[in-house]
Amino acid sequence: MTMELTPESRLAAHCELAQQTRDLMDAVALTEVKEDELLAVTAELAALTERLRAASRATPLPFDISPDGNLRHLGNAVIGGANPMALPLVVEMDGLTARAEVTFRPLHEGPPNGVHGGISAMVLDHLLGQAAAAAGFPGMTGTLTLRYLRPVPYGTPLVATAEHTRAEGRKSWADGRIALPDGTPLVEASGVFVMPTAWLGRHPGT
Ligand SMILES: CCCCCCCCCCCC(=O)SCCNC(=O)CCNC(=O)[C@H](O)C(C)(C)COP(=O)(O)OP(=O)(O)OC[C@H]1O[C@@H](n2cnc3c(N)ncnc32)[C@H](O)[C@@H]1OP(=O)(O)O
Repeated sequence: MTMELTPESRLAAHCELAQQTRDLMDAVALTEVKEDELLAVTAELAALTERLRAASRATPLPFDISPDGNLRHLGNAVIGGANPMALPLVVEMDGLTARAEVTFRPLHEGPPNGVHGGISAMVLDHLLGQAAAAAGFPGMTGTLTLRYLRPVPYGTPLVATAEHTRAEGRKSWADGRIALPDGTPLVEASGVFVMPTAWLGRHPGT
């Protein structure tokens, strides 16, 4: 049997590699195998790393348009399927609102048995930014304010939401939160997004 080789099938293979790498990272964070096994696995991984470095890019995969016509960013640290650091978050847009279901993993531990506050901030930064962009005000995060209300658990399905609230010139504002499925908020965020001067003229209304 001949495998069909297309740019999309290669990207799919890259995403599978990233997912396998996530599984590996989870296993590394939790392993209890003996030292000789740790050393053996480390040596195998070093060899695999060299195989991947045989042909390398300077930067992760950029924005592109997927076959279904949507903008995607496979190299992104939060949503990028080809980036092993990404959860990856799958964001649903509904008008000016962004929503994503998220289950953090032990790998994301900050305080004992809880998610690191910086990981929560990263997710909310992205979600607020995506809500602002959906409203027609894409920008760089200028200020992000977090209120950590309750510890964020891992291994539990949670819901992250954000909405664009207003805009003024190059600045736009968005609010968001990570909550339990029953709506109990765990972390709340407010952000100011500023469209850099260099982006002016590239977006409608600028
Ligand atoms: C798949 C699809 C996904 C698509 C959606 C993707 C979503 C991605 C979301 C993740 C986004 C990120 O992580 S971005 C990465 C983290 N952020 C950064 O690296 C930003 C680094 N900082 C910068 O590049 C710059 O400082 C900027 C762009 C923020 C501002 O520079 P500037 O453009 O020269 O700003 P400047 O002229 O001085 O000011 C313009 C106006 O903004 C205000 N302003 C300036 N800086 C700030 C600030 N930090 N916080 C608040 N407000 C500020 C000023 O008071 C002024 O208001 P007034 O006088 O007009 O009233």
